[in-house]
Parts: sequence; structure tokens; C-alpha cells
Amino acid sequence: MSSQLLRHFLQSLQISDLIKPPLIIWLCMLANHVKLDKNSMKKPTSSMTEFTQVDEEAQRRISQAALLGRKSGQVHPAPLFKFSSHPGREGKKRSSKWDSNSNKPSSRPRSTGRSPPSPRPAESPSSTSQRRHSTARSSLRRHSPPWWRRSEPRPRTGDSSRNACEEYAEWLQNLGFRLLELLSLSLGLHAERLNKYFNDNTGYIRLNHYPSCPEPQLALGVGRHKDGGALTILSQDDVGGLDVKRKSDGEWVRVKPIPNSFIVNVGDIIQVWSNDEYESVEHRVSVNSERERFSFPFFFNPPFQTNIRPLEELTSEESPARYEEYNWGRFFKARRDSNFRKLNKENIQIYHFRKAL
Ligand SMILES: O=C(O)CCC(=O)C(=O)O
Ligand SMILES: [Fe+2]
Repeated sequence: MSSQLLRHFLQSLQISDLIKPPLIIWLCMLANHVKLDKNSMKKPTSSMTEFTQVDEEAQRRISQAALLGRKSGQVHPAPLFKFSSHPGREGKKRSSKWDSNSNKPSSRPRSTGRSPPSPRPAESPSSTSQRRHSTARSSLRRHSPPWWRRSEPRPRTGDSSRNACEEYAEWLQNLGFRLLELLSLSLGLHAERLNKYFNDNTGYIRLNHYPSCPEPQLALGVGRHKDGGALTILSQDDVGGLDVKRKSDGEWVRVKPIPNSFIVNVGDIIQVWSNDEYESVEHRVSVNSERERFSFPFFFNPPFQTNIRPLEELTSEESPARYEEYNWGRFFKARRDSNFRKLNKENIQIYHFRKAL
């Protein structure tokens, strides 16, 4: 990572800016309108086709809901929207594959395989609430795919920047759990229904830098795609460039940057779990000739061994499962090999798993 990019990233972590009542913008498509007043929680409003800015009331409720997890000490005891370290973090032995002081792999044996673990026969989330506290830091280290670790030494960015990034990741992870609770409630499920799939999640942050381009009409920052994971929590600067495809007419619509806000993108996994109640939205990134742009998506995803299929509670004889079960790790690897590594593999899409009903 270039030092300039890192500096920009850290500047963007002026948490005092982020923690003022955060505006959550849902980038999703509610295929079917689901009633939401249950538990006095609003669904990320409206059934409009692509992105929805929650109104003030919904925002207040979302902030309240975000604090829900404080009950019974289940999550971070400090307010979620405060940037503070996890209690008991210091001195805690981490099961990292890296020796945290030496910038070298630890002597602990580690997997050398390139593929995610083989799928288990069924969904396999662990349900112990304690594991939920697995921090983003340890989770990111333990579960970052081997092909990322293989040739790359740990970045020599100095402890303070590393700590800032790791704490930010942890903070985002907590936010991810709160958003999952809102989604569960909106689907008529128990608030914690989805959380258990994320105990050992494979979440990660990407730092995107889009240089300005003299011929922007000839280039795209990121080609059109749907996010394959569960949730994307995106922070973007004020330049703008994210476009979503409006389903009604296929037009690309710019997502206007709003200060102190996150854009939350519902990904393919939520689409499948919800049996199409939610639909992940096609989006892309345009560039411009004037200004470079930075964005920092956090991809919140379950462990690689998780098998994904529509949730039983959301299927019935009248509304049968619309997707075949698939393994998240294999999906992720296939997407990576086709999209980013250009290995001449078919670009896997969620509709490949759609059943012919
Ligand atoms: O840069 C952005 O706004 C979005 C990037 C994106 O869609 C992605 O990384 O999946
Ligand atoms: Fe994306």
C-alpha cells in the first residue's frame, strides 16, 4: 500500500466524523415489500428499486438498534459508534498465523493450501456466543485466504497505523452485526438469526484508489458487478463515482456522496438467504478527469466453509427455495480467479445457482 494511500485512509478515519449519528444508506432492492413494524423496527424503508436513504426516524431507530447488542453484554460495552478499543484486548493471546512482533510467519503450522476449506455437508455456524467476540483483527488474520498470505509479507506500516486499521475493522464488524439484526427483524426472523454465521467471519476491508483519467468515458474504475458476499459497508470520499443500476429502466444512477455516511450494500448471500426478499444490486464505479477518488468497502462475509441456501423459515410449499445450495468459499475463489486473477475462468454469478421452478 502506498504511504499516500495509507495516509489518506487514516485521515478518513477521523472517527469523530464517522460517529456522529451515522447515516446509513441501503443499497439494495426489496423484491417483495415486507412489513416492518414488528418490534418497532423499520425495514430499510421503501420498496424502491435500488438505493434508499433512510429517513430521520428510521435512522434514529437504526442507531438505537445498533446499541441493542449492549444488552446482556453481548457486544462491545462501549457505545457502538464510539471508536474505542475492545476491553481485554491488550495482552490477549491471539491465534494469529503471524508473529505479531517479527513481521514473519509464526512457527505455528499453517495451511499451505490455496483453496478455501472443503465444504461441510450442511450449514455449519457455531453458535457459542463467546466466539462472536472473535475480533475482526484475529478473524482477518486467521481467515484471510491463503492466496493472499502466500507471497505477501505483512505490511510494514508501523504499529499505530496497523492498530488504527484493525480497530476500524473491529468497529465495522460490530456495525455489521447490528445491520444483520435489522435485516433479520425485517424478514420476520429472530434478531440474532443471522449472527451465528459470522462468528468466524471472513470479513475484510479493501482500500480503493481511483486515479483521475484523461478519457473517463473510455474507462471504468470497477466494472459492473454484484457483491458476492453478505453485506458491504462502504465509506467513500466526496468525489463520487459509484453508480447503481436502476431496475425499472436499466439506467445507471450515481450514489451521491453524503458526508458522515456509510453505504450498505446487500450482497448475493443475503439475496439467497432471504429467498429473493432482498436482491443484491448491480453497481459499478465510474472515474472522472478531474479528481482521484478513494473508497473503503468492508465486506462482511461468513466463514468459507459455510454452505448457503435459502433459510428454511422463508421457504414453504407455496414459496419453495429458489436457489441450490452452494459453498461460499468456492464461490469466493471462483469469483476471484475469474474477476481479478483473470485465469480464464467463467465469472461465477449468483443466478448460476437459481433453480428452474
Ligand atoms: O468504490 C466504490 O464505491 C465501490 C467499489 C465496489 O463496488 C467494490 O469494491 O465491490
Ligand atoms: Fe461492489
